[in-house]
Amino acid sequence: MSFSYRRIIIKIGSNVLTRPDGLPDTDRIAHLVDQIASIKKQGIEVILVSSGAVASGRSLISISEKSDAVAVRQLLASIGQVKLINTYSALFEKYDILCSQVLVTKEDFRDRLHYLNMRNCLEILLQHQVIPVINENDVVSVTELMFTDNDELAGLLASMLNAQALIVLTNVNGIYTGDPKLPGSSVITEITNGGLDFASFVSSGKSQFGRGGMITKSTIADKVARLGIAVHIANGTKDNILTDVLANQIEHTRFVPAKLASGKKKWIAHSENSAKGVVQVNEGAKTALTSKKASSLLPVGVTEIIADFKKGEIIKIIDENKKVIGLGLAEYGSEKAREYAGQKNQRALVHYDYLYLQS
Ligand SMILES: Nc1ncnc2c1ncn2[C@@H]1O[C@H](COP(=O)(O)OP(=O)(O)O)[C@@H](O)[C@H]1O
Ligand SMILES: N[C@@H](CCC(=O)OP(=O)(O)O)C(=O)O
Repeated sequence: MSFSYRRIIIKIGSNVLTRPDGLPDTDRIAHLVDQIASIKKQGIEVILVSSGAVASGRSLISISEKSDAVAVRQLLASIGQVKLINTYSALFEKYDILCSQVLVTKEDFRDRLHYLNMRNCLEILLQHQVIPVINENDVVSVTELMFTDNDELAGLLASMLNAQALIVLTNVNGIYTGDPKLPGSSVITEITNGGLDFASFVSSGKSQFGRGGMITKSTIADKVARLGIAVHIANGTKDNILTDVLANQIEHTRFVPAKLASGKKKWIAHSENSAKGVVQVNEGAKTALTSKKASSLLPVGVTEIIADFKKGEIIKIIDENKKVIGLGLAEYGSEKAREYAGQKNQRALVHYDYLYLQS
Protein backbone atom coordinates (compact mmCIF):
# COMPACT_ATOMS: atom_id res chain seq x y z
CA MET A 1 0.00 0.00 0.00
CA SER A 2 1.36 3.41 -0.89
CA PHE A 3 0.11 6.65 0.67
CA SER A 4 -1.85 8.97 -1.59
CA TYR A 5 -1.68 12.51 -0.31
CA ARG A 6 -2.67 15.70 -2.10
CA ARG A 7 -0.70 18.14 0.03
CA ILE A 8 2.30 17.40 2.23
CA ILE A 9 4.67 19.30 4.47
CA ILE A 10 8.26 18.07 4.37
CA LYS A 11 10.48 19.14 7.27
CA ILE A 12 14.21 18.66 6.90
CA GLY A 13 16.40 18.87 10.01
CA SER A 14 19.81 20.58 10.13
CA ASN A 15 21.61 17.27 10.46
CA VAL A 16 20.23 15.95 7.22
CA LEU A 17 21.53 18.99 5.37
CA THR A 18 24.91 19.20 7.07
CA ARG A 19 27.99 17.00 6.79
CA PRO A 20 29.70 15.83 9.98
CA ASP A 21 32.38 18.53 9.44
CA GLY A 22 29.67 21.21 9.61
CA LEU A 23 29.66 22.13 5.92
CA PRO A 24 26.37 22.05 3.98
CA ASP A 25 25.85 18.69 2.28
CA THR A 26 25.06 19.95 -1.22
CA ASP A 27 24.80 16.45 -2.71
CA ARG A 28 22.16 15.49 -0.19
CA ILE A 29 20.21 18.72 -0.70
CA ALA A 30 20.33 18.06 -4.47
CA HIS A 31 19.07 14.51 -3.99
CA LEU A 32 16.16 15.71 -1.83
CA VAL A 33 15.28 18.37 -4.41
CA ASP A 34 15.27 15.67 -7.13
CA GLN A 35 12.75 13.68 -5.12
CA ILE A 36 10.59 16.72 -4.31
CA ALA A 37 10.50 17.62 -8.02
CA SER A 38 9.32 14.10 -8.87
CA ILE A 39 6.68 14.19 -6.09
CA LYS A 40 5.43 17.54 -7.37
CA LYS A 41 5.25 16.15 -10.90
CA GLN A 42 2.78 13.57 -9.59
CA GLY A 43 0.47 16.46 -8.67
CA ILE A 44 1.21 16.50 -4.95
CA GLU A 45 1.56 19.98 -3.43
CA VAL A 46 4.72 20.33 -1.36
CA ILE A 47 5.59 22.82 1.36
CA LEU A 48 9.16 22.57 2.55
CA VAL A 49 10.23 23.50 6.07
CA SER A 50 14.00 23.58 6.00
CA SER A 51 16.35 24.09 8.90
CA GLY A 52 20.04 24.60 8.19
CA ALA A 53 20.53 28.38 8.16
CA VAL A 54 22.72 28.41 11.28
CA ALA A 55 24.67 25.34 10.16
CA SER A 56 25.12 26.86 6.73
CA GLY A 57 26.33 30.16 8.24
CA ARG A 58 28.89 28.26 10.29
CA SER A 59 30.58 27.17 7.09
CA LEU A 60 31.01 30.80 5.95
CA ILE A 61 32.55 32.58 8.92
CA SER A 62 34.63 31.84 12.00
CA ILE A 63 33.59 33.42 15.25
CA SER A 64 35.39 34.04 18.50
CA GLU A 65 34.38 31.72 21.34
CA LYS A 66 33.65 34.74 23.54
CA SER A 67 30.77 36.12 21.45
CA ASP A 68 27.25 36.17 22.84
CA ALA A 69 25.37 32.97 21.86
CA VAL A 70 22.15 34.69 20.76
CA ALA A 71 24.02 37.27 18.67
CA VAL A 72 26.08 34.50 17.07
CA ARG A 73 22.94 32.58 16.14
CA GLN A 74 21.54 35.75 14.57
CA LEU A 75 24.73 36.34 12.61
CA LEU A 76 25.02 32.74 11.40
CA ALA A 77 21.35 32.50 10.44
CA SER A 78 21.48 35.83 8.62
CA ILE A 79 24.35 34.85 6.34
CA GLY A 80 23.54 31.15 6.25
CA GLN A 81 19.92 31.55 5.13
CA VAL A 82 21.09 33.39 1.98
CA LYS A 83 23.31 30.47 1.06
CA LEU A 84 20.65 27.91 1.92
CA ILE A 85 17.89 29.50 -0.15
CA ASN A 86 20.25 30.14 -3.09
CA THR A 87 21.16 26.46 -3.07
CA TYR A 88 17.50 25.43 -3.15
CA SER A 89 16.65 28.01 -5.79
CA ALA A 90 19.44 26.86 -8.15
CA LEU A 91 18.54 23.20 -7.68
CA PHE A 92 14.80 23.67 -8.25
CA GLU A 93 15.52 25.83 -11.31
CA LYS A 94 16.87 22.74 -13.08
CA TYR A 95 13.31 21.39 -12.96
CA ASP A 96 11.74 24.75 -13.92
CA ILE A 97 10.28 24.92 -10.43
CA LEU A 98 10.11 28.22 -8.60
CA CYS A 99 10.71 28.15 -4.88
CA SER A 100 10.19 31.03 -2.49
CA GLN A 101 11.66 32.05 0.82
CA VAL A 102 9.23 32.44 3.72
CA LEU A 103 10.80 33.38 7.05
CA VAL A 104 8.43 33.43 9.99
CA THR A 105 8.34 34.11 13.71
CA LYS A 106 5.89 32.81 16.28
CA GLU A 107 4.37 36.31 16.34
CA ASP A 108 3.13 35.80 12.77
CA PHE A 109 0.60 33.28 14.11
CA ARG A 110 -0.38 35.16 17.29
CA ASP A 111 -4.11 35.50 16.62
CA ARG A 112 -6.66 34.25 14.11
CA LEU A 113 -6.17 37.31 11.85
CA HIS A 114 -2.40 36.87 11.59
CA TYR A 115 -2.87 33.12 11.21
CA LEU A 116 -5.24 33.63 8.28
CA ASN A 117 -2.88 36.20 6.69
CA MET A 118 -0.11 33.65 6.82
CA ARG A 119 -2.39 31.00 5.35
CA ASN A 120 -3.38 33.31 2.45
CA CYS A 121 0.25 33.99 1.69
CA LEU A 122 1.10 30.28 1.46
CA GLU A 123 -2.05 29.42 -0.47
CA ILE A 124 -1.24 31.95 -3.21
CA LEU A 125 2.26 30.53 -3.56
CA LEU A 126 0.82 27.01 -3.93
CA GLN A 127 -1.80 28.17 -6.41
CA HIS A 128 1.07 29.47 -8.57
CA GLN A 129 2.95 26.17 -8.39
CA VAL A 130 5.66 27.65 -6.17
CA ILE A 131 7.34 25.54 -3.48
CA PRO A 132 7.49 27.62 -0.29
CA VAL A 133 10.75 27.02 1.57
CA ILE A 134 9.98 28.03 5.14
CA ASN A 135 12.28 28.57 8.09
CA GLU A 136 12.03 30.37 11.38
CA ASN A 137 13.45 33.87 11.12
CA ASP A 138 16.26 33.28 13.61
CA VAL A 139 17.69 36.72 12.87
CA VAL A 140 14.88 38.51 14.68
CA SER A 141 13.45 35.77 16.91
CA VAL A 142 14.61 36.03 20.48
CA THR A 143 14.50 33.27 23.04
CA GLU A 144 11.05 33.54 24.57
CA LEU A 145 9.33 34.31 21.25
CA MET A 146 10.92 31.42 19.38
CA PHE A 147 9.36 28.17 18.23
CA THR A 148 10.76 25.25 20.20
CA ASP A 149 12.20 24.20 16.86
CA ASN A 150 11.17 23.80 13.23
CA ASP A 151 9.26 20.62 14.09
CA GLU A 152 6.79 22.80 15.99
CA LEU A 153 6.61 25.21 13.04
CA ALA A 154 6.06 22.32 10.59
CA GLY A 155 3.25 20.89 12.76
CA LEU A 156 1.56 24.28 12.88
CA LEU A 157 1.81 24.63 9.09
CA ALA A 158 0.47 21.12 8.48
CA SER A 159 -2.62 22.00 10.53
CA MET A 160 -3.00 25.44 9.02
CA LEU A 161 -2.75 24.30 5.41
CA ASN A 162 -4.97 21.23 5.76
CA ALA A 163 -2.16 18.96 4.66
CA GLN A 164 -2.83 15.22 4.67
CA ALA A 165 0.66 14.42 5.88
CA LEU A 166 3.77 15.78 7.55
CA ILE A 167 7.05 14.06 6.74
CA VAL A 168 9.83 14.84 9.20
CA LEU A 169 13.30 13.96 7.98
CA THR A 170 15.95 13.50 10.63
CA ASN A 171 19.21 11.55 10.97
CA VAL A 172 17.77 8.36 12.51
CA ASN A 173 15.26 5.85 11.08
CA GLY A 174 12.37 6.98 13.27
CA ILE A 175 11.43 6.82 16.94
CA TYR A 176 13.22 3.96 18.65
CA THR A 177 12.18 2.03 21.73
CA GLY A 178 15.37 3.36 23.39
CA ASP A 179 18.65 5.03 22.49
CA PRO A 180 19.02 4.42 18.72
CA LYS A 181 22.71 3.61 19.24
CA LEU A 182 21.98 0.67 21.54
CA PRO A 183 21.69 -2.72 19.82
CA GLY A 184 18.47 -3.64 21.67
CA SER A 185 16.55 -0.59 20.37
CA SER A 186 14.20 -0.93 17.43
CA VAL A 187 12.07 1.46 15.39
CA ILE A 188 8.42 1.82 16.41
CA THR A 189 6.80 1.59 12.99
CA GLU A 190 3.27 2.62 13.90
CA ILE A 191 1.81 4.79 16.66
CA THR A 192 -1.97 4.80 16.92
CA ASN A 193 -4.11 6.89 19.29
CA GLY A 194 -1.01 8.54 20.77
CA GLY A 195 -0.90 8.82 24.52
CA LEU A 196 2.61 7.31 24.74
CA ASP A 197 4.89 8.67 27.41
CA PHE A 198 7.73 9.51 25.02
CA ALA A 199 9.95 10.81 27.80
CA SER A 200 10.18 7.27 29.18
CA PHE A 201 12.10 5.95 26.17
CA VAL A 202 13.20 8.98 24.13
CA SER A 203 16.32 10.56 25.59
CA SER A 204 16.62 14.33 25.68
CA GLY A 205 19.88 14.20 23.68
CA LYS A 206 19.95 16.02 20.36
CA SER A 207 21.83 15.33 17.18
CA GLN A 208 24.95 17.42 16.55
CA PHE A 209 23.23 20.44 14.95
CA GLY A 210 19.60 19.89 16.06
CA ARG A 211 17.65 22.23 18.33
CA GLY A 212 14.62 20.48 19.79
CA GLY A 213 15.52 16.80 19.90
CA MET A 214 13.35 13.71 19.46
CA ILE A 215 11.05 14.44 22.42
CA THR A 216 9.69 17.62 20.78
CA LYS A 217 9.46 15.79 17.47
CA SER A 218 7.41 12.98 19.07
CA THR A 219 5.16 15.35 21.02
CA ILE A 220 4.42 17.48 17.96
CA ALA A 221 3.86 14.41 15.78
CA ASP A 222 1.40 13.04 18.34
CA LYS A 223 -0.51 16.33 18.46
CA VAL A 224 -0.67 16.67 14.67
CA ALA A 225 -1.84 13.06 14.19
CA ARG A 226 -4.58 13.58 16.77
CA LEU A 227 -5.83 16.48 14.62
CA GLY A 228 -6.21 14.05 11.70
CA ILE A 229 -2.92 14.47 9.82
CA ALA A 230 -0.56 11.52 9.21
CA VAL A 231 3.01 12.06 10.42
CA HIS A 232 6.02 10.13 9.14
CA ILE A 233 9.40 10.39 10.87
CA ALA A 234 12.14 9.00 8.66
CA ASN A 235 15.85 9.06 7.94
CA GLY A 236 16.65 11.90 5.55
CA THR A 237 20.21 10.71 5.09
CA LYS A 238 19.02 7.63 3.15
CA ASP A 239 18.75 7.62 -0.63
CA ASN A 240 15.23 7.95 -2.08
CA ILE A 241 13.78 8.43 1.39
CA LEU A 242 10.85 10.63 0.35
CA THR A 243 9.71 8.44 -2.51
CA ASP A 244 10.21 5.32 -0.39
CA VAL A 245 8.18 6.74 2.51
CA LEU A 246 5.33 7.64 0.16
CA ALA A 247 5.49 4.18 -1.40
CA ASN A 248 5.55 2.69 2.12
CA GLN A 249 8.71 0.84 1.21
CA ILE A 250 11.01 1.75 4.07
CA GLU A 251 11.05 1.25 7.80
CA HIS A 252 10.18 4.45 9.64
CA THR A 253 7.72 5.70 12.29
CA ARG A 254 4.20 6.55 11.18
CA PHE A 255 1.70 8.26 13.44
CA VAL A 256 -1.70 7.05 12.27
CA PRO A 257 -4.08 10.01 11.84
CA ALA A 258 -7.22 10.26 13.97
CA LYS A 259 -10.49 11.66 12.60
CA LEU A 260 -9.85 15.00 10.86
CA ALA A 261 -10.48 17.99 13.12
CA SER A 262 -12.14 21.17 11.82
CA GLY A 263 -9.98 24.11 10.71
CA LYS A 264 -10.95 26.10 13.79
CA LYS A 265 -10.10 23.23 16.16
CA LYS A 266 -6.69 22.91 14.49
CA TRP A 267 -6.05 26.61 15.01
CA ILE A 268 -7.11 26.38 18.67
CA ALA A 269 -4.75 23.42 19.16
CA HIS A 270 -1.77 25.56 18.22
CA SER A 271 -2.86 28.67 20.13
CA GLU A 272 -1.50 28.02 23.61
CA ASN A 273 0.72 31.09 23.44
CA SER A 274 -2.09 33.43 22.52
CA ALA A 275 -4.43 32.10 25.21
CA LYS A 276 -5.62 35.05 27.30
CA GLY A 277 -7.74 33.47 30.00
CA VAL A 278 -7.21 30.56 32.36
CA VAL A 279 -9.95 28.52 34.04
CA GLN A 280 -9.51 25.76 36.57
CA VAL A 281 -11.80 22.72 36.54
CA ASN A 282 -12.51 19.98 39.07
CA GLU A 283 -11.81 16.23 38.69
CA GLY A 284 -15.36 15.49 37.50
CA ALA A 285 -15.10 18.00 34.66
CA LYS A 286 -11.64 16.70 33.76
CA THR A 287 -12.96 13.12 33.57
CA ALA A 288 -15.90 14.20 31.41
CA LEU A 289 -13.74 16.24 29.04
CA THR A 290 -11.09 13.58 28.61
CA SER A 291 -13.54 10.69 28.19
CA LYS A 292 -14.23 9.21 24.73
CA LYS A 293 -17.63 10.96 24.64
CA ALA A 294 -17.69 14.47 23.14
CA SER A 295 -18.36 16.89 26.02
CA SER A 296 -18.44 20.66 26.23
CA LEU A 297 -17.03 22.48 29.25
CA LEU A 298 -19.95 23.35 31.52
CA PRO A 299 -19.75 25.97 34.28
CA VAL A 300 -20.71 23.37 36.92
CA GLY A 301 -17.19 21.90 36.71
CA VAL A 302 -15.37 25.26 36.75
CA THR A 303 -13.81 25.99 40.14
CA GLU A 304 -11.97 29.24 39.46
CA ILE A 305 -11.37 31.87 36.80
CA ILE A 306 -7.66 32.46 37.16
CA ALA A 307 -7.06 34.94 34.33
CA ASP A 308 -9.65 37.14 32.63
CA PHE A 309 -10.83 36.80 29.04
CA LYS A 310 -13.42 38.14 26.63
CA LYS A 311 -16.00 36.26 24.57
CA GLY A 312 -14.29 34.63 21.56
CA GLU A 313 -10.81 34.54 23.11
CA ILE A 314 -8.79 31.38 23.63
CA ILE A 315 -8.65 30.10 27.20
CA LYS A 316 -6.43 27.53 28.87
CA ILE A 317 -8.21 24.85 30.87
CA ILE A 318 -6.18 23.59 33.81
CA ASP A 319 -6.84 20.80 36.29
CA GLU A 320 -6.59 20.91 40.10
CA ASN A 321 -2.82 20.37 39.83
CA LYS A 322 -2.52 23.35 37.46
CA LYS A 323 -1.69 21.06 34.52
CA VAL A 324 -3.03 22.35 31.20
CA ILE A 325 -5.53 19.79 29.92
CA GLY A 326 -6.88 21.71 26.97
CA LEU A 327 -7.62 24.91 25.11
CA GLY A 328 -10.94 26.31 23.99
CA LEU A 329 -12.77 29.29 22.60
CA ALA A 330 -14.77 31.12 25.28
CA GLU A 331 -18.50 31.36 24.54
CA TYR A 332 -18.70 34.33 26.95
CA GLY A 333 -16.39 36.55 28.98
CA SER A 334 -14.79 35.95 32.37
CA GLU A 335 -17.28 38.17 34.22
CA LYS A 336 -20.19 35.93 33.28
CA ALA A 337 -18.04 32.80 33.74
CA ARG A 338 -17.33 33.82 37.35
CA GLU A 339 -21.05 34.32 37.95
CA TYR A 340 -21.90 30.85 36.49
CA ALA A 341 -18.94 28.91 37.99
CA GLY A 342 -20.13 25.90 40.00
CA GLN A 343 -23.75 26.30 38.86
CA LYS A 344 -25.78 23.59 37.13
CA ASN A 345 -27.88 24.15 33.98
CA GLN A 346 -25.83 27.05 32.61
CA ARG A 347 -24.68 27.52 29.02
CA ALA A 348 -21.39 25.77 28.13
CA LEU A 349 -18.32 27.96 28.58
CA VAL A 350 -16.53 26.09 25.78
CA HIS A 351 -18.48 24.19 23.14
CA TYR A 352 -16.99 20.81 22.15
CA ASP A 353 -16.48 21.96 18.53
CA TYR A 354 -14.13 24.65 19.82
CA LEU A 355 -12.35 22.54 22.42
CA TYR A 356 -8.94 20.93 21.98
CA LEU A 357 -7.75 18.47 24.61
CA GLN A 358 -4.03 17.87 25.00
CA SER A 359 -4.16 14.12 25.50
N1 LIG B 1 14.14 6.99 21.28
C1 LIG B 1 14.74 7.73 20.32
N2 LIG B 1 14.49 7.48 19.04
C2 LIG B 1 15.06 8.20 18.06
N3 LIG B 1 15.93 9.21 18.26
C3 LIG B 1 16.24 9.54 19.52
C4 LIG B 1 15.67 8.80 20.62
N4 LIG B 1 16.15 9.34 21.75
C5 LIG B 1 16.98 10.37 21.37
N5 LIG B 1 17.07 10.49 20.04
C6 LIG B 1 17.92 11.47 19.32
O1 LIG B 1 17.16 12.49 18.64
C7 LIG B 1 17.93 12.97 17.52
C8 LIG B 1 17.06 13.69 16.48
O2 LIG B 1 16.52 14.89 16.98
P1 LIG B 1 17.09 16.34 16.52
O3 LIG B 1 18.46 16.51 17.04
O4 LIG B 1 16.10 17.36 16.94
O5 LIG B 1 17.14 16.19 14.94
P2 LIG B 1 16.81 17.20 13.73
O6 LIG B 1 18.02 18.03 13.52
O7 LIG B 1 16.53 16.27 12.60
O8 LIG B 1 15.59 18.02 14.09
C9 LIG B 1 18.58 11.71 16.99
O9 LIG B 1 19.80 11.97 16.34
C10 LIG B 1 18.75 10.81 18.23
O10 LIG B 1 20.08 10.74 18.66
N1 LIG C 1 16.01 27.76 12.16
C1 LIG C 1 17.22 27.01 12.47
C2 LIG C 1 16.93 25.56 12.75
C3 LIG C 1 16.24 25.27 14.04
C4 LIG C 1 15.81 23.82 14.18
O1 LIG C 1 14.68 23.54 14.53
O2 LIG C 1 16.74 22.87 13.82
P1 LIG C 1 16.44 21.29 13.73
O3 LIG C 1 16.18 20.76 15.10
O4 LIG C 1 17.65 20.74 13.09
O5 LIG C 1 15.26 21.13 12.80
C5 LIG C 1 18.18 27.06 11.29
O6 LIG C 1 17.75 27.21 10.14
O7 LIG C 1 19.37 26.90 11.54
